[in-house]
Amino acid sequence: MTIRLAITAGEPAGIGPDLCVDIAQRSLDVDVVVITDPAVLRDRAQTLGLPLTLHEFGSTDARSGNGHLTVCPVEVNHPVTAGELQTANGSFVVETLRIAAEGCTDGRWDGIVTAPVHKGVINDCGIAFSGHTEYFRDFCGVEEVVMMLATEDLRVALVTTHLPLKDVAAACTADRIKRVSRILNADLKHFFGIREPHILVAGLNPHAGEDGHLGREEIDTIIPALNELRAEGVNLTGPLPADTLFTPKYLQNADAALAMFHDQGLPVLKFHGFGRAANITLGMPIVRTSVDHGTALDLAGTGKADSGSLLTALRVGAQMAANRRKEIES
Ligand SMILES: NC(=O)c1ccc[n+]([C@@H]2O[C@H](COP(=O)([O-])OP(=O)(O)OC[C@H]3O[C@@H](n4cnc5c(N)ncnc54)[C@H](O)[C@@H]3O)[C@@H](O)[C@H]2O)c1
Ligand SMILES: N[C@H](C(=O)O)[C@H](O)COP(=O)(O)O
Repeated sequence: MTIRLAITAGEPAGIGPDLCVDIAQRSLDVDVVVITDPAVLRDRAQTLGLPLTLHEFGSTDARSGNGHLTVCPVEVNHPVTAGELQTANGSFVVETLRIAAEGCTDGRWDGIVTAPVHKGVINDCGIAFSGHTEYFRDFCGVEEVVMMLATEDLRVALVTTHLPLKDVAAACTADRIKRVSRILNADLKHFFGIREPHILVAGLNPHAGEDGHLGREEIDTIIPALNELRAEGVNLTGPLPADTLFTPKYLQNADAALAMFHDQGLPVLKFHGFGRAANITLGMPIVRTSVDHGTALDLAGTGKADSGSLLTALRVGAQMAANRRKEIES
């Protein structure tokens, strides 16, 4: 089964183009199409001193790997210098995401792997944007998706994603906790072949609220939601105090941890496996994975960017796309 994945090269001044040039030097197990401006890739390859032959997507000699890259061309709005953001290119970046999603729905490719974007510059150019996760959720017209970051041996999913901390408690509603848990449970089965996933759920407050003395969200919202989910057959443990949830005693018998907010779960995951994790969006009709890091403007064009996470995202994306294809064909 040949799987084709589209890679969006992300913010052109960041390390996304460097990573695309780096993976083009390798022998790849999947068919890859990079969506970006070919001139950006050519310039970055030259800066890095790496060989690169580009082919337009759809041309007869199109291929990727061993010094070649297939490109779906989109022109930048402003010339690019590595490490220097240009507000005018914010809309270019979003256009590459739109093309990637469209190509998934019309069958040009089987999934999307995203290199990092700069959320600030996209907003500065006048487009409200809080992340790929929310962008693809809205593109697909689904109410809820789940952000999960995963290494070989740790998966961390989030109830809320890119929200100011002051808004988190109100966003952790029983409905959202139930929707997210159901998606996580279902997609751990579908995409990762786990027959009965065991999910550890963190509390929101220190020590999971200390019986209501350090916050009532566990008693009023989280525990009732988890009880309803258990009655549906979802195998959950929690709410556990987040500070000790990520210890071997709990993790050894679990398939995923569900954190209530971004910086409750992701620092643990990134401490454990930064550079070898994939960011996966669950709950969508299209397959999308991503890197575990940002634009690293300080490293663009230096040759110091590590492509480990992009390679992980490609491997996981290919596995998910293959499972999705089998499911559709059966
Ligand atoms: N997938 C994504 O699109 C994504 C993910 C995270 C952050 N971001 C965005 O990226 C921008 C910058 O974010 P940040 O500074 O918080 O995080 P960052 O990941 O860009 O940088 C954090 C640190 O990690 C280093 N680093 C990052 N990637 C690396 C790699 N591949 N190899 C070696 N070192 C690497 C950087 O040099 C820096 O020291 C923000 O706009 C943020 O929203 C995007
Ligand atoms: N939350 C992600 C991380 O910390 O790695 C990152 O911001 C990217 O999120 P999106 O995939 O939604 O852009």
